[in-house]
Amino acid sequence: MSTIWQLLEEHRAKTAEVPILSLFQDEGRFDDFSAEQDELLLDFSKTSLDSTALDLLVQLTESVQLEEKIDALFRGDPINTTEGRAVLHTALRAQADTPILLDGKDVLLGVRDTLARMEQFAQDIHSGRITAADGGSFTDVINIGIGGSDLGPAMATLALAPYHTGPRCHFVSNVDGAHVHDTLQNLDPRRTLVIIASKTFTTIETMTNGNTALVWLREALGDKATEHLTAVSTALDKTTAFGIAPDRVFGFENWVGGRYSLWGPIGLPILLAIGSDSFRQFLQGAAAMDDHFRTAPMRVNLPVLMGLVGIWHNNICGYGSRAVLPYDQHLQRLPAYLQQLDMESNGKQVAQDGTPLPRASGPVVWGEPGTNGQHAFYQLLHQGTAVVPAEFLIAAEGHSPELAHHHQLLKANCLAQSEALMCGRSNAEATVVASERGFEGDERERMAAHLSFPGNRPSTTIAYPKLTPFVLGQIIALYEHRVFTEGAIWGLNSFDQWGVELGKELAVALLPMVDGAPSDGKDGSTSGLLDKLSQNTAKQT
Ligand SMILES: O=P(O)(O)OC[C@H]1O[C@](O)(CO)[C@@H](O)[C@@H]1O
Repeated sequence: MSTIWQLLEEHRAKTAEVPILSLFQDEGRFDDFSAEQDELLLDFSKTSLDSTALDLLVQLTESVQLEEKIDALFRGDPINTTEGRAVLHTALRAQADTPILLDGKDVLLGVRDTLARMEQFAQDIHSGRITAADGGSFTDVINIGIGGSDLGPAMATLALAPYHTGPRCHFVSNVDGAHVHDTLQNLDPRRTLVIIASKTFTTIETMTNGNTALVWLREALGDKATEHLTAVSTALDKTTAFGIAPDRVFGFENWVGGRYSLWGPIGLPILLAIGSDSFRQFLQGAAAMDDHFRTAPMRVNLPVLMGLVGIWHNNICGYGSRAVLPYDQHLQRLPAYLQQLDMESNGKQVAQDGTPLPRASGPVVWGEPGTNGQHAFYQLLHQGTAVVPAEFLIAAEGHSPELAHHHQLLKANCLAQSEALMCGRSNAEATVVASERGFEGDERERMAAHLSFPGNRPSTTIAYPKLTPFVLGQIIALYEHRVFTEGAIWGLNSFDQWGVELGKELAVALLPMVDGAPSDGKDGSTSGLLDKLSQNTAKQT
């Protein structure tokens, strides 16, 4: 164990009982334990971090050479060592013309060329220059993809609803036929453009849904069905084999990981929904965060600070999950998006060199927008036996001036929750509340136990003026680099995902058994369930 980890643990042991609230006796705490970058403020003053802990955590970044690792990321070194790839999603949003060389070639040339093609395509759809097979306009777009080819575009398209100027976008991901069925049944194939989005163009869910959509288009359009198809992929041979015209295919390179891919062609639905100007602002927001991550000192670097708070909570305090709580209905898919970004990246058990990790890696990430979550799981956040660090997001202003009173309520609720988590309610205060509610004697004591809140529960808050495309770009890049920071400190590879392979292989092997082949060699539970499910199918037919 390195000395810094030991020092952090010793410091935690000494300070674990110190109430977070008492740290505010230092009047400068909010300023010292918050940081800003352009439109974003990160407040981490409502955590148990003090300056000793923060200094040690910053030393930790030095001991793992975080700065050098950040440089290697942006330089395009092959840091995804199990797949032998560079990790250059940042090139998709780079604003400067400084070449980014990979194998001697500037990747920016291809990136800019593809972006220009995507923009032209979106403009042509908006203006009606590209029409549906019958000469009418496309009013709806279905994006068929899963994982990184769905969550990012779906989350961002929804987040930027106030900026939509283009066709309505729908997203189909699940192989459950209900998803594609329920989506198609409300749409007119003559007015619908289908994007098949798959980095590999082999993912079984996407190819199954893609084929179903093609049949649906063919029934209405016959041979002209493929005129309603577009593909986004790195596998151009496979998109051609699917029958999609090359000028309707937007390619990207394998140095863009699936869960980091919404900045390029996988972001086509976002671009179609919001148009070029807003999409460029989205990229600019992310690029501004990139510059900040590369250049800001660790002590004021937002993604680094968020990563360090995560390390403190996970490894030093032993909190094994974190809740993402956007007080922003437009960010309702952010928790699901972050589950993939964070857990597929850092849910690993071995270091880059294959040796077991000496300490916990990625925590469980979950969440829901506020205020909905308040009426569901916040009970556990406030009074449960597990401590879950909460991550709030809140805008100063909403998008509907006529509903400003809603937004004031939203802000009050967001701040009330972080305050309640930190301050709690002591037994003495709870006893007063119990008296006010008419309880006396032993009953008052019993009720006070139920009405008291332990408090001292940590939270961070990301505040921004308004959820614009630029701000959304900043927020997503902030989380991406936070994941990078944590992964770099744990020494793992944040850019592969071998853990999803086994289930995929077994599903392929199980399919014939689901269709009735003998389940020889399967464990008792799996064959029992196969049996039961085939009996149930038989009853229904
Ligand atoms: O874009 P593709 O190749 O269809 O992959 C979809 C998703 O599947 C995964 O490979 C894991 O299942 C993700 O990493 C990826 O985002």
